[in-house]
Amino acid sequence: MFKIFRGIEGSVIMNIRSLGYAFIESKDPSEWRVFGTEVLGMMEVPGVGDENVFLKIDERPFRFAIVPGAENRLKLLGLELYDENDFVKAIQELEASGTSYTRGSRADLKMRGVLDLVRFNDPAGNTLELYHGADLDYAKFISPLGISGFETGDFGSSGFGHAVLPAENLDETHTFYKNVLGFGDSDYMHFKFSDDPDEPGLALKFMHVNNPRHHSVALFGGESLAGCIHLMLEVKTIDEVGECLQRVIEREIPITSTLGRHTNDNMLSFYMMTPGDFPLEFGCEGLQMDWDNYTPTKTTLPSHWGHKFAL
Ligand SMILES: Cc1ccc(O)c(O)c1CC[C@@H]1C(=O)CC[C@]2(C)C(=O)CC[C@@H]12
Ligand SMILES: [Fe+2]
Repeated sequence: MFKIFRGIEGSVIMNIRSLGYAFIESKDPSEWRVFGTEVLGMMEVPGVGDENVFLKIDERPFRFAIVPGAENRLKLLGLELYDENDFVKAIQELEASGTSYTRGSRADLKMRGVLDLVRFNDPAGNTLELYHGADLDYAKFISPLGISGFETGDFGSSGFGHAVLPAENLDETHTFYKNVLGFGDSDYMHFKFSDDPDEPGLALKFMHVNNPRHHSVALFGGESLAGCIHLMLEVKTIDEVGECLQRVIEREIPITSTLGRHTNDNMLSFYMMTPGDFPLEFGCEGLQMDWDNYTPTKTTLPSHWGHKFAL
């Protein structure tokens, strides 16, 4: 499975391999310690700095980093590049597109365990990092709740899951992900709730990178106060989804969508509110795609069954 996406005029553009990590800002990171380990079954690892909470779900040192701050919100997403050559090319692409970026500091690199990174905002204002050379510490993932494992591909190659980000300027932001970041289209959804031609409806652009996951990032044409429509984690069995749902019910954590099965990626999932004040989708059985034999689709139905959203 190796493919380089081609952007406008056939130019070879960025080779993003996966959605590697999320940084979450929290008024009280210890809320995430309890939520991450006791509800989701993630494993806490010693972080850099006393107040940070680092959570692990596979052989990567961490996937979620919760750092103290004035707000509860998604702070940034880390996108993994293949190697240093691709990192250098990626910076050239950012410069060619007129995107201003900052280099990761020594402390940034140390905290994340990566060789190098740059940070920038997408046209909707979502903060992203492009990095390469992630540490693989081989420390075994041992779930405190006995979860058999999260679905992240061999050596974590397909990333922690997916993120749906807000983009009020949906078309501009989508063009940036495609033509600058080199994402490929997976699927498009647009729901209207009336016949009024002025009604904007809900639009979603699902996009993939260089791994079999149906989408690593989707853009939602609306706003989010917490900077995130949702993050998604995938486990290996339906029982582990059901058992998590049971823990959520017992703790009276708000369920933002009931259990259901999505059409486009076949994910069986439910959504719960997190201490980040954005929802998290917890699911299984997501499709593994063969992008060489795929044509982007426009799906007219979000779910085969279930997924009653409490928005
Ligand atoms: C439709 C869909 C397919 C695959 C996914 O992984 C997935 O998260 C979704 C749902 C996305 C979307 C959402 O997160 C916010 C609330 C939305 C806009 C709806 O009200 C329907 C689709 C939902
Ligand atoms: Fe999702």
